[in-house]
Amino acid sequence: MAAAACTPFTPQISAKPSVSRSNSRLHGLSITRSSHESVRAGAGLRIRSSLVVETEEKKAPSLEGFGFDVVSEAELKERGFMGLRKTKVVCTVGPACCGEEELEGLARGGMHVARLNMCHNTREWHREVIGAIKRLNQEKGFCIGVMIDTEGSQMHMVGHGSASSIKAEDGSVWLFTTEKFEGSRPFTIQVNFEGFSEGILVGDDIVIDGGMATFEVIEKVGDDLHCKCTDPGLLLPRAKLSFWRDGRLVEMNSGLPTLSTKDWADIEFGISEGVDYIAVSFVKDVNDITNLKSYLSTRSSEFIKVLAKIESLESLKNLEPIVKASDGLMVARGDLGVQIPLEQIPTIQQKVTYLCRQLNKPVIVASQLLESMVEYPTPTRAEVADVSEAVRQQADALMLSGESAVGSYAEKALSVLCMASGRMELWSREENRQNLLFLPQLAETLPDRIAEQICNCAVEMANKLGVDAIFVYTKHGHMASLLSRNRPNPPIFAFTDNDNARKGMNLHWGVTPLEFPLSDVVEDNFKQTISLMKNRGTVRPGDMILVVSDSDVSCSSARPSVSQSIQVRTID
Ligand SMILES: Nc1ncnc2c1ncn2[C@@H]1O[C@H](COP(=O)(O)OP(=O)(O)O)[C@@H](O)[C@H]1O
Ligand SMILES: C=C(OP(=O)(O)O)C(=O)O
Ligand SMILES: [K+]
Ligand SMILES: [Mg+2]
Repeated sequence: MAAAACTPFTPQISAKPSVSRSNSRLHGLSITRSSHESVRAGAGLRIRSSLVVETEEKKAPSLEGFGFDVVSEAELKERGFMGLRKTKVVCTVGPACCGEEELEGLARGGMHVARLNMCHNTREWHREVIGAIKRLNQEKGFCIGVMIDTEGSQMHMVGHGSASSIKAEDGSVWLFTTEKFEGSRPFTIQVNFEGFSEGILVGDDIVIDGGMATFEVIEKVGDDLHCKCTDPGLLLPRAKLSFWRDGRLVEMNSGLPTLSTKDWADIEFGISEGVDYIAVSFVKDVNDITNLKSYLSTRSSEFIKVLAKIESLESLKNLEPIVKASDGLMVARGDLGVQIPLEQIPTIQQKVTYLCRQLNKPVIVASQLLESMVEYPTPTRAEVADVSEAVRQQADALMLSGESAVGSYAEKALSVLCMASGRMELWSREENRQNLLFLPQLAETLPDRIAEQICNCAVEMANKLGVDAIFVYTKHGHMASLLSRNRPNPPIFAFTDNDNARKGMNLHWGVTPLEFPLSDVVEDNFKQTISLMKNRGTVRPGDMILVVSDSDVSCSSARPSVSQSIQVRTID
């Protein structure tokens, strides 16, 4: 559907909905003219080019159970297939946007996933926010995924005696200690874990929040450190610390587990609240992910997606196994910038983003994308360039942190993300700038290899034929992710009857997940979805759709064959 040629569409279907969910075969649909060409090409691949004319439907299919989220539907009607945004958006919910009205504003503005950072606020507050988001989904037709982000264990200040930031002046001498004290003691900083100074030598540097201020260790007294400020700056109440020696990070074995007792309690809370994603902070190695995934299985919650946050040197060292074990990644640039020199972040971001795409895992680029918008209603030019670069790298998703959680311009920041990403996506397509990333074969078994090749070929066909959209019928979202991995020009509409799979596809680049009662018969699925979409004015005659399916038992019932197929259908 070309946006420019958008004329009001009058649905030909006027009767009342009448299709039961248990049998999604479309009753009363008469196809007055259709021509098919079938070609068998290789194991299980059936390419069928079809022209289907659908008129005089006697009964309209039920709209019940057909979930087109209101935002994608509105976007599609307004801007056409190619106007649908591909890059997903995660917004951190905090005090500035936790009211129902503000959350709805973000939902309408295009938030795909709401993130709750368990570092902050009370369980009751988190429960209320999750409740509000679920209500928006159920009552107002949104499809927002919910992510919790664990607190994790990290070396940081417990306090320095002031509720806000204080300035460390050049040459001032401070005591870093784990001794607990109430109130304020001048020039004394409490650190959160015992043994923080183990292995630290006189002459080492303490860098605060990745460079806000720097101290040099001048004396060690027991476990306490006396340090002189060598680079003055601001100390926030919970500022993060890192030790450096000869220009290199001193790796500390804090002995603290990746998931603390509190994190496990938060995970339990997430399971009971029905969250869709758990982002694990400060992942060290693959076991952190596999342990959590096994635990989720024992709790019958394996559908919750586990995301690994790449924000430490250790996670970078164990990157590939971590990516393979996770359901997705976050390039958590905030803490990463505490552990590695800032100038290395752009290359690490690109490396992680490309690796995730190769291994077919969605990746979120996070932190400080529009940091100045926490305070100002307009971004800096550099921030817009940073957002655009992440979009050019075709990351699956971008994330707002403080901009939405505590900023005064949450909706505006979201609209800047959407506009900047839409612009870069369009430019990349027009200029054919999508870099052709080598995509290694992932699948091992024959059926999986077939699915993978079907998706690779489908996207090549879709691009070369210039189809308007790709439809995929998918139980668990796997085929949709394989299509997305190829970053097609047209949007991917992924129909599924599984709500967890639908929410799980929220982070995949270019995928619009829709709820739909799947039939085993591809033809029925296609006819019914087309009919439903026509009914809502979201597809129109002349649209060319590439249809991918991984189940088709439409052959003789005596010899049912399950196969994957690609078809190209033109709507008349
Ligand atoms: N649920 C919350 N309640 C209060 N403040 C929050 C909440 N979530 C986020 N914030 C605030 O927004 C800022 C940015 O959020 P985020 O990036 O998630 O956290 P952090 O800065 O701790 O890594 C936080 O520093 C904190 O001030
Ligand atoms: C996203 C990040 O994690 P958090 O906000 O939880 O510190 C980050 O460090 O960039
Ligand atoms: K966190
Ligand atoms: Mg972090």
